[in-house]
Amino acid sequence: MRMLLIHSDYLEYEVKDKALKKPEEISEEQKKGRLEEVLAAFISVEKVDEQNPEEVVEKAVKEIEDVASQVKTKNIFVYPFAHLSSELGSPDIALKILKEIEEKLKEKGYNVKRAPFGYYKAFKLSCKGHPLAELSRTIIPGEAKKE
Ligand SMILES: NCC(=O)N[C@H]1[C@@H](O)[C@H](n2cnc3c(N)ncnc32)O[C@@H]1CO
Repeated sequence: MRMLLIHSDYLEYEVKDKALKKPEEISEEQKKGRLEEVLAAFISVEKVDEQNPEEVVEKAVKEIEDVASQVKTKNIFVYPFAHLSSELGSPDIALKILKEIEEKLKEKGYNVKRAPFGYYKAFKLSCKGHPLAELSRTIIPGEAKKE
């Protein structure tokens, strides 16, 4: 999994077109979204993650919690982003993993939004620009076979 973490004044998106034949079903309300004072987590789920999705979810949640506490925000935007890797995992498993990350963060008391999966989206972001405002993480399941 590749994650780009951006601490922002806000992140807002608007769904434009389908990017998959069968994107996630969404309500009218989910076609737009915005969070203020947010840690945006742009996530590419990779093929290797399919070897142990549970572990990847756990490690991703830990990394997000760690940065969120450093930048002092409880607002998290989980954003599916298929542009951080050339070895993307399957959409079905990717969506499952992203939903799990969202759920686990909510259980831990974070205010979480997740951008819809399988769409092209317009988005606006206002990076805060402090030293911890732009971070990236690579997460690999522990048992992953090194090819
Ligand atoms: N910017 C727009 C966009 O990325 N759209 C992506 C994601 O929403 C989602 N998607 C598909 N596969 C993946 C994956 N492995 N990891 C994350 N998202 C995925 O499906 C769209 C087309 O790839």
